[in-house]
Formats: sequence, structure tokens, C-alpha cells
Amino acid sequence: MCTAANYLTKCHYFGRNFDYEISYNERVTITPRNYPLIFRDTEDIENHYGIIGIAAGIDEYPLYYDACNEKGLAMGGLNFPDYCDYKPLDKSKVNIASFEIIPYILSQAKTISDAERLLENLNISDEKFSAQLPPSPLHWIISDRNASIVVEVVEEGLDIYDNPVGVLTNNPPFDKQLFNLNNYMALSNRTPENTFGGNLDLATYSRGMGSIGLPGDVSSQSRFVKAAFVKENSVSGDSEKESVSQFFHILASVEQQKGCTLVEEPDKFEYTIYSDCYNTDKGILYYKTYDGPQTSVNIHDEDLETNQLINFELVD
Ligand SMILES: C[C@H](CCC(=O)NCCS(=O)(=O)O)[C@H]1CC[C@H]2[C@@H]3[C@H](O)C[C@@H]4C[C@H](O)CC[C@]4(C)[C@H]3C[C@H](O)[C@]12C
Repeated sequence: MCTAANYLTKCHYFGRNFDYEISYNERVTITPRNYPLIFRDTEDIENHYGIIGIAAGIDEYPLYYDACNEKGLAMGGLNFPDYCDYKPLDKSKVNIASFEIIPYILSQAKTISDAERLLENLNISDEKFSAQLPPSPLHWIISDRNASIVVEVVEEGLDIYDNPVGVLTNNPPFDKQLFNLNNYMALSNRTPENTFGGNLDLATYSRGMGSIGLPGDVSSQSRFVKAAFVKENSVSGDSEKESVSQFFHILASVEQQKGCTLVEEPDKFEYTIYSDCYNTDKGILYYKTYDGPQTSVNIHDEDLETNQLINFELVD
């Protein structure tokens, strides 16, 4: 499971919990402006915006899980099993394999409107990266400081949703996640009144009773509601320290502790392998692994005019 979120103070913050049971040697990867982006079925892009993100440390290709470009556009891929339905190549469209979509969008788009224009004629194809790495069933959240969208390929085709909550988890499809929030509209950060009905003498006995009913389990639909509630009620100072700290607290509200989600007997557990937070205005990536300290990498500290990927092992 995974959860992605946005947060706006003086700067815009975007990031995610990466929850899974296996790791592909994740690392921080910076794609500098002149690294040639080779696409399988459409024209290569030789020069482009610089991108920073977390990628699989598998090959000399930026296999991003989530990333942000130097113009402040950010994107993350989250699991979307059962519903995801990539299509075969379609000659009438621009064909981009699912593993290429983050570099394809972030190399060229500055804003959500730019991204939407690129998506208009896109076919997200079922082409595999390699025999060992078939396509992963993902959906994507794309955000700039003003807006957020969700991109899903389902049986009927490509869906692009406005994301007014700025949160994404996993199944079901985004429109259903959003609709489900209606069930929680009575939740509040305030002390509730007794509206039970009748003449029962009911009283509050604890702070926080306005949020009774807020899901606390780690299923994808529950995490969506919990992260949305925490994010919508979030208050912090607007300094970098306070904003990043608050952002990590939003993600912490839906993190998965080792041991709570058994995915395979006897002891394979899904847990929050890393959490990250991009200051999209400044090109800074903050992250922490399950056992590691908070660490940061600033895209502008690196030479973005080179043509080789720049990789940093995660500090664990
Ligand atoms: C599994 C990851 C998403 C985490 C997540 O949402 N977990 C929830 C699980 S569940 O819903 O609760 O079952 C996704 C996010 C990014 C994915 C990776 C990236 O897309 C990069 C490559 C793409 C290749 O096609 C496959 C390997 C891969 C290295 C992917 C493996 C895996 O599917 C990743 C790591």
C-alpha cells in the first residue's frame, strides 16, 4: 500500500509513503537535463528539465517511483491492481510504456495544464521493461502548487480526474475513493454536540471525539479517508522546518508498522519502506527510510548540465 499527499504552506510539498514487502534497491536518482531519455515507441528526448526522485536501482534507466522536476511538477506511481489495464500499442496515439510515464511527463511539463496536454493523445502501453520486470499495475498522482490530478488506465480507457483532496492511495478507482469521503462528512476536529436524538444525556468524555469513526486500519480506502482528514485539518507554521515536519506527520498517520500487514506466510510483511517529501518549489527531496534518519538532497546542488544519471544510495 502506499499513500501520496500534497501540502501547501509558503511552499508546495508533495510526497508519499512507499509501503511494500520488497525493495528494488531504491535510491535517489537525479536525471540531469542532458541525459538522453530513450523511449521505446516514441521520439527520444535529448534535452529536458532536470528531475529528482526515488527510483529502482536496477538499471541505467530512471525507473522512478516518485519524482519532481526543476519546474515544480511532481508525480508518483501507486499500486492499482485488478483495475489497471494498460493497452497494446496504438499507432494513432503517442505510445508510452508504463515505466516511462514519469520521465516522459516530468521531462517536458511545467504545470498540470502542460501534463494534461501531454496526456490528451497518450496511450499508456503494456510494454515491459524487461522479461524480469513486466509492467506494474499503477495509477499516478501529478501535482503542481495549484492543482493535482490522478491518471488511471482502466478497461474503458484513460481516466484523468481532478484531485481536490490532493491524496491518493490504492484501490478502488479514484472516483470511488472520492465518493466514499461523503460517508465521513460529519467528522470534525471540534468537540461534538449531542445530536443523537431523543432525550439521552450523552456527553463528551475525551478530546478528539469529533473524529470518532475515522478509520484507523491500513486498507487503501481507509488510508485515503484518514490521510484526507489529517491533511485537510493540518495546521503548521510556514517555515521549511515546520512544513516538512507537518508533511511527514500527515504521512505518519497512515504509515504501516512492520508486522501489522502479513502478505505471505510465514513472515513477509508490508511496511513503510520509505516516506518522502519534495519541496517542489525548491527542488529539495527529503526522505526517511523505516529505520533511517531524515535526509535531504537538493537538485540544485548537482550539475544539471551533465548527461549521466546521478545516484545516491538511501541513508538507512
Ligand atoms: C509496488 C510499488 C507501489 C507500492 C504500492 O502502492 N504498494 C501497495 C501494494 S497494495 O496495493 O496494497 O497491494 C510500485 C511503485 C513503483 C513501481 C516500480 C516502478 O514503476 C519502476 C519499475 C517499473 C517496471 O515495469 C517494474 C518494476 C518497477 C521497479 C516497479 C515495481 C513496483 O511496481 C513499484 C515499486
